[in-house]
Amino acid sequence: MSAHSTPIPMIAHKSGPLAGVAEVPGDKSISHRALILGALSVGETHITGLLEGEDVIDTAKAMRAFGATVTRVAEGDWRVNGVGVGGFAEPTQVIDCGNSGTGVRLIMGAMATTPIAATFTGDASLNKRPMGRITDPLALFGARAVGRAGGRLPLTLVGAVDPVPVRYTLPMPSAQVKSAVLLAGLNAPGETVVIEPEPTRDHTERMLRGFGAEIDVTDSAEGRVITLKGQPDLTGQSVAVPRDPSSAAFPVCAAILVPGSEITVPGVSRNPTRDGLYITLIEMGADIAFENPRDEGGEPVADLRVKYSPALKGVTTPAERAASMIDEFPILSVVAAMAQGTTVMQGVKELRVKESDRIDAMARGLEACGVTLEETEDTLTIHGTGAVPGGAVCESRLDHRIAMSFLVLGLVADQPVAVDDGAPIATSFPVFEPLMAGLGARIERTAP
Ligand SMILES: O=C(O)C1=C[C@@H](OP(=O)(O)O)[C@@H](O)[C@H](O)C1
Ligand SMILES: C=C(OP(=O)(O)O)C(=O)O
Repeated sequence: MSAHSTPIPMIAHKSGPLAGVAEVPGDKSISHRALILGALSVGETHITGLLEGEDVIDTAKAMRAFGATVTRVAEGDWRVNGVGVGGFAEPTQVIDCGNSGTGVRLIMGAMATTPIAATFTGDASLNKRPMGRITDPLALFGARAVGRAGGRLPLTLVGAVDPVPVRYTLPMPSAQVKSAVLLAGLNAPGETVVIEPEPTRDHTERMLRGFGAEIDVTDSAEGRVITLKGQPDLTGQSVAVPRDPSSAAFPVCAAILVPGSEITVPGVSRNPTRDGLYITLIEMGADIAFENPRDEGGEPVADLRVKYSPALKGVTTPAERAASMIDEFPILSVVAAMAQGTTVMQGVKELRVKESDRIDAMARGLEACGVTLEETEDTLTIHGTGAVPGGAVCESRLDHRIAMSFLVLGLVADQPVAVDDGAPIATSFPVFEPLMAGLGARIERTAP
């Protein structure tokens, strides 16, 4: 998202039944990776279903700056002609990753073992987020980061001249850190090993294998051990991006909450490392059927049929499930507020370092809407009563998921719910407004 984009105030009103087919955009995590691996391959990569959200467009621009040819053929249909592992050119301009943690962190990994320098920046949200979690392991390969105190952007990364392979245990459950280390390992000789005590989304591992890397994943007492053989020849592939389960979460939860609704969301990824929200919603009593399960492009997908679910009850989400639903806690907290009883979200401190501190952003906005809750550094507890008064303007804090969550709340709260700025929605779900309107949701822009 551009650093100075104009705020778009929005409001959502109580809506009648939602109905229809919600074709949500392509998966954001897979879209970033398809562009980056395409750029690191020899030959042409053909991507269909690419998410054309601002975060991914910023990654496409960055891949061009590192020397790849990236072309948009039609909507969602992109071609990348890569430069091969170790073939990145030194960019002549600052790489602006906008609002995207995934973009900047994976790209830093991808260039860290090539002897070039690049300077990275982002918007006001991204420039507050921690980058030491990336630059620390990249230093083990021989890369050097020079930047602001506290490991914040803007920073310059100087890639290793003679990279060495690394064995690294993740200090926090982060697919971005895991992926940065694996992408750096691509241009290091020998084996790079990442150990993740708690499993996180595995799209990088799946896709590296698909592009021709030798990668082994074994479960051990220490956790998941991922071993990558360095300096492979990656070759361009066809990648069909499945629809994003994190974006699907918004129409799905809206349909569960709005009386009389019934919607279908086709072709959504059901990768087990992304499935925590759906498991949780079913435990709460949601009516979701997973139809036509199939495999598309190496990812399991299904069509979701979702119905209004009147008897939702509070649940506890255990810490070990948090990574598989890390981006879905904001919308889960809306469902929890509308359920009967208490929902406890455990092991969620990573939410504090997302586009915003998502525990604080949800807690303050929900309180303003009349919801009772408690938070600790690592938990969020919501006392649901089956109804939310609403009637507040909530801050979205440059965070797309916070903005969309409060707008879904407005569809069922007694009084309308507004957000001060819906502009960040374009980072991950550019068609959110027409898609929700097409289902019958009353979400509007208001005069600033
Ligand atoms: O690897 C990825 O594509 C992502 C990993 C997660 O971040 P962390 O790795 O920081 O948990 C997630 O929140 C983000 O939206 C996408
Ligand atoms: C955390 C998110 O993205 P990123 O870290 O890529 O900014 C998200 O999309 O919810």
